[in-house]
Amino acid sequence: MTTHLLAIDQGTTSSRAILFRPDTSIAAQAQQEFPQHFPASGWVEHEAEDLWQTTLATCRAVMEQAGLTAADIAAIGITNQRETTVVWDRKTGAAIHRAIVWQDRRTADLCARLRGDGHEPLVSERTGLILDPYFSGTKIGWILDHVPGARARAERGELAFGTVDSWLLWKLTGGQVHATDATNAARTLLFNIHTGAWDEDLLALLRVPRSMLPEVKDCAADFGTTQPHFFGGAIAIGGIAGDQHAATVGQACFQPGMIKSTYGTGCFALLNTGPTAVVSQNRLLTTIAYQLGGKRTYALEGSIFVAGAAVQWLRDGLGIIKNSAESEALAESADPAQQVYLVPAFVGLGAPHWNPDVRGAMFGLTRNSGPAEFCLAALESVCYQTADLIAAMNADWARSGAAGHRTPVLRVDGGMVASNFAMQRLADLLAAPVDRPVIRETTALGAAYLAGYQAGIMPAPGRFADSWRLDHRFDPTMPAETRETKIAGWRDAVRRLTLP
Ligand SMILES: Nc1ncnc2c1ncn2[C@@H]1O[C@H](COP(=O)(O)OP(=O)(O)O)[C@@H](O)[C@H]1O
Ligand SMILES: O=P(O)(O)OC[C@H](O)CO
Repeated sequence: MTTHLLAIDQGTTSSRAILFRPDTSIAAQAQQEFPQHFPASGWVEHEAEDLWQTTLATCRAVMEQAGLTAADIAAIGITNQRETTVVWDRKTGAAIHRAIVWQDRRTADLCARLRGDGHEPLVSERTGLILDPYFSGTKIGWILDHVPGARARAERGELAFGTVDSWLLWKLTGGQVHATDATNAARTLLFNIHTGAWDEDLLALLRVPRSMLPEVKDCAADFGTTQPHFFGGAIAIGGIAGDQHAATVGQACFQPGMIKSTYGTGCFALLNTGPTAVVSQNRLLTTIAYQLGGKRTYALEGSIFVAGAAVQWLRDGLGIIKNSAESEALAESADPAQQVYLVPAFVGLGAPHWNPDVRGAMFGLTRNSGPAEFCLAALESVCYQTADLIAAMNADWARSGAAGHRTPVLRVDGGMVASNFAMQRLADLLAAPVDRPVIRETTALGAAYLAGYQAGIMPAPGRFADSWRLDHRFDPTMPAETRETKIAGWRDAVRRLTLP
């Protein structure tokens, strides 16, 4: 019975495979971490081969765990860390450089130069993005300029570019399919989100040869089939979406005005704005939430580079917790009278500041500040950053005139929402309800849904939305005065850090 759906969720720190039953319950899941490479300050790389091998291994593991064969799987959906850039040789299928990860800041100077030359308005108007090293476009140029002979090879059509979805698709199909979906394309700085096509002016500006680029499709589409030898038979690939977009789908945020926020390594909040591409006055991004049946639905996005990564820093950098879960009890034991702030600008600041050069700092330390206060400050930093994004979104929404009801509720997912303490503090600092769904693997669920929709075994979005189930609502309980004092302290810390 070809009824199961296999979701591949290739994230920043690990690759996951999840097998969903037709009722969207989870039949099996597997996860593998892979090494992070930090060759210089602000540089972050992955071995592209690691991304592929961990993906392949986890897919095989879940099929074995569930005792399923290729014939039992209706379709595969791929979702992925976005913007991360892979350039490979079309003939050998080998990457010509390590993947340059979304967090990598090496092209900050180039972005500043392009901004200085007055190119940002054009880039923003066409792509909805800003000139920041976060996005793929300048990373492609860096690889072409730093790998000997790469530019000439690219111009001869010998090299291919892809975000991680395209790279995995190329590998899964044995080099038969070079494609991506509209959401991933929308993160490259090369894609016109209003026309849904690669933009010749931007290709020229960033010196990227057209021949390197994948074909862009809907999120639910025919992306080919896997090579039979990988899983003992061919499996159709029917869905692709960047992880934040898949989470928007998995959270069933299909109505304009609905918002989700995903807490993984970073944090990404997306506000559905329907068919209108709302232009932010507050330095948020405009992006494609999803594209189905050739119809684009847009979103405003707030991107924070460090969320769960702050918890990892407590564990790996400071060594004050042994695992992420310990952060809850430690933060709870912090002295509430201390006002310690961490601005976790480890790789600069994302929205709404977009400052790639600034680095992290702590404020308000006293002789009594210890591990508990550091831990609380790390968890709260994620909440404060979200509060900044939501404030910006509300302001943009109010002046956009977009149709729909702007619900105050925030739907959350991602590894960090396991922390009840962090989620309660988030509700308190937002002064709004925070809803955690039963299925926390929302990103993978979104990818599985897209593949299932393409395969004809999942209902239309409206009916899928009816199956969303609440696990827990965190209601705000913090007195308004406390909240306002704390938020004012945070804003002051950010202001002091980012002073010219
Ligand atoms: N109980 C917890 N409390 C706080 N943070 C947590 C907890 N469990 C996991 N995390 C954080 O969640 C992140 C992992 O989330 P995940 O969604 O798997 O990330 P990614 O997709 O970016 O690899 C890690 O940074 C981890 O520190
Ligand atoms: O791997 P995540 O979950 O931190 O997500 C990464 C984002 O897609 C980067 O834009």
